[in-house]
Amino acid sequence: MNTHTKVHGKHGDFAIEAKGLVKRFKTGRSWVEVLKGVDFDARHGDLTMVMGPSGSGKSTLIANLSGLLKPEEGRVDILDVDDLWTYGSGRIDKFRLDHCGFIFQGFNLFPSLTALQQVMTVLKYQGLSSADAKKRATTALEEVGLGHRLHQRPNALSGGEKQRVAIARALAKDPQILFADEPTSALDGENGQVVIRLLRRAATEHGAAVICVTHDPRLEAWADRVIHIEDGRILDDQRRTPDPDAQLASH
Ligand SMILES: Nc1ncnc2c1ncn2[C@@H]1O[C@H](COP(=O)(O)OP(=O)(O)OP(=O)(O)O)[C@@H](O)[C@H]1O
Repeated sequence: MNTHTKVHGKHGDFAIEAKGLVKRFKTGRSWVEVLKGVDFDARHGDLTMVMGPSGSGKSTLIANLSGLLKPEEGRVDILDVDDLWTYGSGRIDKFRLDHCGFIFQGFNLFPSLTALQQVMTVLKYQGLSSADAKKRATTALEEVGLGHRLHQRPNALSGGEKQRVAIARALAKDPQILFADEPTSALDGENGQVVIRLLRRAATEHGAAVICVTHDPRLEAWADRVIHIEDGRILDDQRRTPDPDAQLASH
């Protein structure tokens, strides 16, 4: 696929610019404020890491940014869309399908589909013919090193292989934004390293804005930027130089 040939949207290098996000949940009779006025942005080509303790609001932030969960206050400008949350749910779903990839801790694969079918399904939803979807899906699976596992179902795949299928599925449509929520937490060091390297590559080679939520400080080595969030507020936001050859596997 192309290297950095993406035409960025009207926000230039910024794939996402969000301002003043407030998210509250009702628990019993009271409201808990989980995001307390968060400003967030992410650039194309960057691997942006969002770190923070359990319950600090990381997943909620991703859900607010990606159109999965509506914030009570604030706005999200994303790619060419100004103020995503003024869109109806159908348009938001379509936007997500067309432009965003998702990778979660639990892989979220369909038990009855082979690796190839998992990836093809998304492409067919996007309107590709079966033949084109098959070609693209095969390439995506080959890119993550699963060319020899195309016809296996999830129960015949290891955890690391399952996560690579999920990554192939997310990358096959060449998304401009890739959201990953704890993508390595169910994996050992070696498989975690494969996954973080693939995310690094999605940013560097495909120009995607990769936003990766994690607990694991070892993943910082691959990041262009590390944002710390605690108790619904951003505490720290630092740019750094990634090391694509960093080692994760513990010996
Ligand atoms: N649907 C919900 N209803 C009520 N409270 C919720 C809901 N979703 C999340 N919360 C609460 O919001 C807070 C932040 O949750 P969130 O999942 O965003 O944190 P996180 O930083 O991603 O945590 P973890 O690292 O454990 O996944 C938590 O206290 C959680 O219990």
